[in-house]
Amino acid sequence: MPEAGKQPKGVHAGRAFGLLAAIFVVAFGLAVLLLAADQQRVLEANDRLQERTVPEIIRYQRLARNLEQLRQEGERIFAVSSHASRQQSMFVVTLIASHPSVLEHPQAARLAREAEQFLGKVVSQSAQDEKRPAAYYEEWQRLAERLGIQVDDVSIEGVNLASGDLKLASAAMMLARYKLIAVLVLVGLFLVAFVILVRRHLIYPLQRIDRALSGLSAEHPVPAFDTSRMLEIQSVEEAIREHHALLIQNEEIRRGLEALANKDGLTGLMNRRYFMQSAEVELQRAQRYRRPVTVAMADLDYFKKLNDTYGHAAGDAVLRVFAERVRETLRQSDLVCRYGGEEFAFLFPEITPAETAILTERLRASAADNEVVLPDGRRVTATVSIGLADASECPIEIALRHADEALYEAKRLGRNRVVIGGGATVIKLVQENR
Ligand SMILES: Nc1nc2c(ncn2[C@@H]2O[C@H](COP(=O)(O)OP(=O)(O)OP(=O)(O)O)[C@@H](O)[C@H]2O)c(=O)[nH]1
Repeated sequence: MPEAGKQPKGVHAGRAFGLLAAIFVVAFGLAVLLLAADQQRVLEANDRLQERTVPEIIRYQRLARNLEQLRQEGERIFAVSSHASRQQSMFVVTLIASHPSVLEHPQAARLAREAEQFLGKVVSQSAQDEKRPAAYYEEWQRLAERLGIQVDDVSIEGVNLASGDLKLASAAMMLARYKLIAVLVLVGLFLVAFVILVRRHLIYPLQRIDRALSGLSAEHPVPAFDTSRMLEIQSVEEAIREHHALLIQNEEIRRGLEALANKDGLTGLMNRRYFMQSAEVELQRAQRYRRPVTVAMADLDYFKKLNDTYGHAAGDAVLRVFAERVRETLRQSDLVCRYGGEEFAFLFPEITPAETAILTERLRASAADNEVVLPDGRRVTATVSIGLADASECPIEIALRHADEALYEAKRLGRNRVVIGGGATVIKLVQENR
């Protein structure tokens, strides 16, 4: 969660992508409406072509055909020589000139009437003299030529009518095509932009979060995020940071508790349980590689008396000071614990009992030669007896028992000394101090 009082900067992913989707829907809807309008224009042009233009074209074609037939019948009047044949053609000419398709076109109707009157005059002349029409042929040719031009005009008018509508429809279709391409390009661009935004502001941050979560531990540094602009993602990132801080806190607490659980509260040395675990591991390693290893048991001398004389707090102080001397004397690799009461256990890897005796002798001497200043200022000397045993060939419990036997022997011999034990039998006095 963002810090209290601190206004988070960013936008809600839901709102941002909702707005984008709304813009897309509106833009796409408008484009669809525009395309629908174009399609409507094409449909209208098509309807017009079917319902009005095509019948109109047929009418023009019929008119052109009638005019052409009128011209041919006129030609026939001059071509035939009998009056009866001319009358038959004249009958056809009259029919055509009064045909509705001719009458409804004023220009054609005028020309047809003119041709009818002219041909009527020619045919009536032929009733008196069948050779007479030849005199009118030249005039007829001019009229026939005008008829031919009229036929062409009427045909062209019909074609123009159709091509106008077709042009209109094809222009609308072309426009619709351009608009469709523009819409597709727009949709494509929008989708690309949408995918880029989703990847940048949702997918990548989520992948970073996923990586951070899978590697989240107190051992790793706090996960680094390029702060996302999306508030929801920011909240998750913040929660991960807090979780990481909590992990570190917990780890510190756990280590603290573990240390406490493994340590003796008074002296700060290992406790017996932890010593036994560690010594077991160390012993196995040494025995596997056939390396020397020695254990020792140490016990402060006349400790009951010290307690009885100076008090329990004085006894505690002596235990703490002895533990401090142990720490100063031993090597890093050596193990030591407060075994119980005023008794301490040791494990010395990589050295034989004889070598260990030199090391522990230093400890014994340090205890014997240095007084302990008690909390009330009085001074006491607390000596220590130490028993050693080889641990390179037996379990830790047996080795400690041998060391304890050597310790017992050191006590028996007068205390304040180091004794190397050799199982149940061999006992070697290292140094006689009294
Ligand atoms: N002050 C103090 N005394 C303790 C502690 N633990 C054990 N003791 C005392 O240590 C004394 C051990 O006495 P004993 O086992 O008789 O041994 P000792 O008096 O040292 O005699 P030797 O070992 O034979 O030299 C007892 O009086 C215990 O009460 C402790 O944590 N603090």
